[in-house]
Amino acid sequence: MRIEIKGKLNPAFQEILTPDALEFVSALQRKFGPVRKELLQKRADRQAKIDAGELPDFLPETAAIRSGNWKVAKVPQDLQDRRVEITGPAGDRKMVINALNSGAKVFMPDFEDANSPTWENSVQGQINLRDAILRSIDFVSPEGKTYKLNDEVAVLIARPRGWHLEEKHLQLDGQPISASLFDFGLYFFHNAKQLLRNGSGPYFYLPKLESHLEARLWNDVFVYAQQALGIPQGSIKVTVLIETILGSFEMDEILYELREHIAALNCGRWDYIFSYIKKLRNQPDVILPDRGLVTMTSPFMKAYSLLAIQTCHKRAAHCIGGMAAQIPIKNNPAANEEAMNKVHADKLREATNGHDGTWVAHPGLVPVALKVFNEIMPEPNQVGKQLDDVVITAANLLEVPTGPITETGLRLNVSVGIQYVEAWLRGNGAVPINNLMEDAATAEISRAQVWQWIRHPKGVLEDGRKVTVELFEQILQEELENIKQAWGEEAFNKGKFELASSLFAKMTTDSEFVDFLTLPGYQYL
Ligand SMILES: CC(=O)SCCNC(=O)CCNC(=O)[C@H](O)C(C)(C)COP(=O)(O)OP(=O)(O)OC[C@H]1O[C@@H](n2cnc3c(N)ncnc32)[C@H](O)[C@@H]1OP(=O)(O)O
Ligand SMILES: O=CC(=O)O
Ligand SMILES: [Mg+2]
Repeated sequence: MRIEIKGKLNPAFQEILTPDALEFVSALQRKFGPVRKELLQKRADRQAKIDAGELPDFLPETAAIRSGNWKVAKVPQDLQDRRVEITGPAGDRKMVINALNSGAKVFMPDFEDANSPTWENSVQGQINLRDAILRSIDFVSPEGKTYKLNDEVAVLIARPRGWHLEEKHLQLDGQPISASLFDFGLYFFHNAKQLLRNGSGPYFYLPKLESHLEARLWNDVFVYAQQALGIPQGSIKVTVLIETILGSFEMDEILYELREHIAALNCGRWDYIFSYIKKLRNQPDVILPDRGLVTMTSPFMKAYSLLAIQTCHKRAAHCIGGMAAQIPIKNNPAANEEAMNKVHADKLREATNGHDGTWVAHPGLVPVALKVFNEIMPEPNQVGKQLDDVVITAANLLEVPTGPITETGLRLNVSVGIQYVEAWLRGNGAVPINNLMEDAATAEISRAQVWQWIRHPKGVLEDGRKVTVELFEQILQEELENIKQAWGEEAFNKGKFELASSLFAKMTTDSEFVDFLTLPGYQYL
């Protein structure tokens, strides 16, 4: 077997891509790459069945697991209190330090939604995390400001990329390796022992799972990895994002597959909305209103989060809430107060419903979320709160949200989608647009909505106009012009707007729905 590095390799990168680390990652790929491919094929098969009218439902073959009396293994001490978790791209060294110092209990350095998976970001992310774990990380800004770690820092839970992605810069026998195995493998290889010495452990967030079989694959990877490095079984602890509509029908099963290695589920609301649109895109009765109208209080979202809390607590696992998209607004106190009120309301709903913690996108939001959880949750968590009276059915999970589709909503989707893809192509996977945090998951909603509105007979604006390719193309040109005005001609021309808009247009006008925008996008990174 031949391992080849196709990306840049400077001395700092060589410290991560050592022969031993590469051998470990290659062993993971050799052993688990073929199963990953089979599971991706199963995703496609499942889509074909849904398109043929077989709607998602709880699985009959796993009924015994759902009704069984079992619990997950004990959650380690440093994951008992997770009331506020901050996230951010792993490759941004300053942000990694700021997040660890933010006062949040947990920091999730992200190789997924918030990360544009350039080779530089992927390897720099590993360097940043290794240095953070060794407590040697520092940074000096171009203005000369120095950053280093406080005495007390957040617990790290790293998020590798999802099963759908590949890392083309590392090839085994001429084939790109799984990006999940690349991110997990390098982080685990370099840091697992040091994390245990630090009194913590190798902790991971697992994104975009669509079935318990995908959880089983992760579990097999963990058992092998721990054995290979001589680390006690069960040291790895994961939090699985329930962020696909299919995943929400298999929460018990996912917890069960990973029961020796799981601490929590998390409600990844943005990918969840995207997945709902994607998986049900060809159903005649499923059409969503403007993106801004689909919220955690929409019945299907409320149902899913309550089911997640109920399921987790029944199994002695934690259930973490999700990300409000608002971020602090500088230079406009009134707008800022409104944004903070929205975050407060979102966190209050989560804490009251029984979540054991929540996510924030910005250090400025840590005190807002902390205040709510400190008030509602005096104990480290509320795992003891059993939601016995909650009954959630398949129909509740699938209930179609109602509301209008407007020209403003269409324009916003086009404008935000292009601006996000443009930033992503420049290597920036998390961006503030219109004072909201945008990342790959939020941008997916925008492009999936436009695709569906064009194709679906009910994709009609509230003024009666059908959303068509022609209308989309007209709006695309107008929104590009608006962006150019806002950015100024020089900055606009320096950016990647031509490529971003052609990618966005292709994804929304092609008859085939592209599974993830990052797949066609990756060829340009
Ligand atoms: C759907 C999902 O998956 S959600 C999870 C994935 N998404 C994310 O993780 C997004 C996280 N958030 C971010 O990346 C950022 O907050 C952004 C891009 C939205 C905005 O970032 P900026 O434009 O830099 O914000 P802003 O200028 O207000 O930053 C002020 C300070 O806060 C820091 N900061 C902002 N966000 C973060 C963060 N998430 N973590 C750590 N530090 C942060 C900045 O580094 C900056 O520090 P400085 O004062 O030392 O220079
Ligand atoms: O990963 C989180 C989400 O909301 O998507
Ligand atoms: Mg997500």
